[in-house]
Amino acid sequence: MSKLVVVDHPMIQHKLSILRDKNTGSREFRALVKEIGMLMVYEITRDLPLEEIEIETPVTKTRAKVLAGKKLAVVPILRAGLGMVDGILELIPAAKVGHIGLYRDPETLKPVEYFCKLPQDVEEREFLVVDPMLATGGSAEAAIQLLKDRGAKNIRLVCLVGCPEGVKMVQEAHPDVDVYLAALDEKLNDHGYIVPGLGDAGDRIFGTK
Ligand SMILES: O=P(O)(O)OC[C@H]1O[C@H](OP(=O)(O)OP(=O)(O)O)[C@H](O)[C@@H]1O
Ligand SMILES: O=c1cc[nH]c(=O)[nH]1
Ligand SMILES: [Mg+2]
Repeated sequence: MSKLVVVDHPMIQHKLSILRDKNTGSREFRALVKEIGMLMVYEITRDLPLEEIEIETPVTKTRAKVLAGKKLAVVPILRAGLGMVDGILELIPAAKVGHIGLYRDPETLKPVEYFCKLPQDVEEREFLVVDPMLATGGSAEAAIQLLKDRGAKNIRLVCLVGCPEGVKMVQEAHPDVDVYLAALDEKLNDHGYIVPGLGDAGDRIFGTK
C-alpha cells in the first residue's frame, strides 16, 4: 500500500486556514494556493537523490551536490490544479508541465475527460499530479490511470485538502502512488463536497460559479 503523508508544517496550516475562510476573495485565494503548492513540494522533494560533481568556486576546486535521478513533470488536473503550478515551477523551473482536463459531472460525481497533453518522455519522468481537492477520488484516480496508460511509472499525487473516501479510492486503485495532503478532512457531504473543506476550488480560483 502506498504512503499517505499529511504535510502539516505550521506555515501550511496557517495559510490553509485563510484559504478555507469563505470571506477570502479570489485574488488572495489564488496566491495562497500557489504558496501552499510550493511549500508542499518543498517538503515532498526532501527525498530527491543527489550526486556529486566537481565545480570551481572563486577560491578552489571542490566537489558539490546537485540533483540527480529522474526529471520531474508537474501535471495539474484542470482547472483547479492550474493554481498550484506556478509556485511549483518557481521551485523546480526545469520541470515540464503536462495537462489533464477533467470535470466532475455534478449528478454522477464521475470524472469526464476533455483534454490530455503530456511530455513526450513519459517513461523517463517522475510525475507530480496536482489538484487542490481530493473528494471522491474519481478525478485523481482517472488522471493517474491516464498517465499510466501512456507509460508513466513513477507518480505521486499532491492535493491540498483530502478526505478518507478519496484517499481510499486512490490507494486501492493505485497502490504504487503516494498521496500527499496539507489536510485530511472529515468526510464528504451529500453533494460530494469535502467537509469542512473550502468549497469549489476551481470556482474560487477563477471567480466563476
Ligand atoms: O475527487 P473528486 O470527487 O473527483 O473531486 C475533485 C475534483 O473536483 C474539482 O474539479 P471540478 O470538477 O470542480 O473541475 P474544475 O477544476 O474545472 O472546477 C477538483 O478540482 C477535483 O479535480
Ligand atoms: O469540496 C470539493 C469537492 C470537489 N471539488 C471541489 O472543488 N471541492
Ligand atoms: Mg470546480
